[in-house]
Amino acid sequence: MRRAGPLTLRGSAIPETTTDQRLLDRRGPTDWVHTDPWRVLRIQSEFVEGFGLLSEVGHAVSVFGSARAARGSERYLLAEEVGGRLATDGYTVITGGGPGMMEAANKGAREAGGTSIGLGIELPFEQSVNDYVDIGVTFRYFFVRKTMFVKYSQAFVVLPGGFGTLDELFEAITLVQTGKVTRFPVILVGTEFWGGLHDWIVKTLRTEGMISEGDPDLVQLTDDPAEVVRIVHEAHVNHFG
Ligand SMILES: C/C(=C\CNc1ncnc2c1ncn2[C@@H]1O[C@H](COP(=O)(O)O)[C@@H](O)[C@H]1O)CO
Repeated sequence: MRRAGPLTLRGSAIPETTTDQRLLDRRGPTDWVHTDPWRVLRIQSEFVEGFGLLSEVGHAVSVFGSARAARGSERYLLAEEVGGRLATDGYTVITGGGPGMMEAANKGAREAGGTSIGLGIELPFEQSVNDYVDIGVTFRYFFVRKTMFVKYSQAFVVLPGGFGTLDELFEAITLVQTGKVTRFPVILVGTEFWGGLHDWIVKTLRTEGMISEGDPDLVQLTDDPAEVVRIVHEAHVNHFG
């Protein structure tokens, strides 16, 4: 008689090898590691790692912005101040873990004594999370990483940026617009940078009936890092009491 996990096998039903033996013997074709069912398992493991790492993080805010801002530039310093003020107010700061404004926001959070998180993404070129990330994870799949930003933040702060930042901004407001997520603040920092986009949203998207009357109000604009924290805080108090 052989027990194999929950199974009981007797007589000719008993295989010549054990389950462990079959697992440990390295043989057979390997092309299955490039198949979709295998990828599904890897995707699952990214969710498990992400949830495991982030589920005990306290109230957090995601900060997005250009990967290209130079250290010490005005925009880098703005991101650093935003990260610092959020951390001082008790919020964990989550960024994409990359260079530029992501690094600056992580730096601000770390130096203010807060928790600094970076959710990195595997890219075609070598890159690790920036040096100011205290808790970091690097994802293979963009959509898994995006779930983490949304699931674990109370607000999105969007600094000036390019396609990556725009993608994050529009994903957030689409989720709020379609009721796929409980409403949370989406704050655009930099009235000169974002003003043109906001005007286009109002004058073209709304006027042409592509969005609802109130949809432009899904985002708020400011230049002031203190105002960012005030907006986050106010939404937090309204939501959690
Ligand atoms: C382009 C360079 C590095 C890219 N490295 C990135 N690492 C992590 N996250 C990134 C990176 N690039 C984009 N992101 C995400 O998009 C936003 C910034 O993109 P943008 O196009 O620069 O606006 C950012 O919030 C990230 O989440 C070379 O230095």
